[in-house]
Amino acid sequence: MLEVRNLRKVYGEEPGGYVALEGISIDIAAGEFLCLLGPSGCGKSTLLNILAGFEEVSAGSVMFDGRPVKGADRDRMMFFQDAGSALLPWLTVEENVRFALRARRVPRSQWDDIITRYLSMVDLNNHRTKFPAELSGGMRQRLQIARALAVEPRVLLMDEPFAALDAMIRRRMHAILTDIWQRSGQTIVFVTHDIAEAIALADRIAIMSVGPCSSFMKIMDVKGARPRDMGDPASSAMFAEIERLLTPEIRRSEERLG
Ligand SMILES: Nc1ncnc2c1ncn2[C@@H]1O[C@H](COP(=O)(O)OP(=O)(O)OP(=O)(O)O)[C@@H](O)[C@H]1O
Repeated sequence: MLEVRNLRKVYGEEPGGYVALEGISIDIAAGEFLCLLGPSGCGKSTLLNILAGFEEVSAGSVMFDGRPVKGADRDRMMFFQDAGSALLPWLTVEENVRFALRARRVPRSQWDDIITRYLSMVDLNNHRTKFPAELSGGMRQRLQIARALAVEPRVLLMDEPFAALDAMIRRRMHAILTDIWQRSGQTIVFVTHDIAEAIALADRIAIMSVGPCSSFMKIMDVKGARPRDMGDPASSAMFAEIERLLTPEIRRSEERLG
């Protein structure tokens, strides 16, 4: 569905600009859950923004359904990191979802069903008439997820969406996201620097090296039924392998920062 070929991204003018990404190639299948994993500054957000169509490539190509990506479109939706910021504070829970459905031109006759279905999935059906300010941080995050998925974009792009949450709420969000993803068949590209989070969620993990000229060091299949337990041997072996790959990269990135 998404084909990335030999992508290069330079910030600033060449020569002399900063080469953020170099030689990135990957095919992302419809319905796949792909995690982009790497240390801070390796270019994960840059790659995600390119997939969204927010950033242009300097060389190489990104194709969506066989056509070059030229700017953002409604089939690929970015889910922003900052919980709550994208919710409209003057609208209730259900009105926030309705607003998104209207903006995406989902037929009005489907709104009630969709709103009930997605709010139920995130346990917010009993809070439909509350305003965002009356919800906890975790509830707001769940509302954001329900709203993003309710419009059923074919590809959902998520940039460290749960980084600010505490461990227990984050696990709950993982379960909710996995459940909705399995039911909807949507494609998800999810950025994280947390190895355990990538193993818990992904079908495949693309591990990125530190920049400049960041690229994929390895693309790994994650096996095992969900929910995955970090305590089981396959997951812990994978964790150790990824850590072995990333430790020298993190050191390099720290050296670069001085
Ligand atoms: N607009 C820009 N102009 C110049 N350099 C940029 C720009 N945006 C990002 N960069 C640089 O490109 C590199 C990759 O940045 P990016 O934000 O994609 O990394 P990241 O892996 O998402 O980092 P983090 O995990 O810290 O968010 C960094 O070195 C960053 O400083």
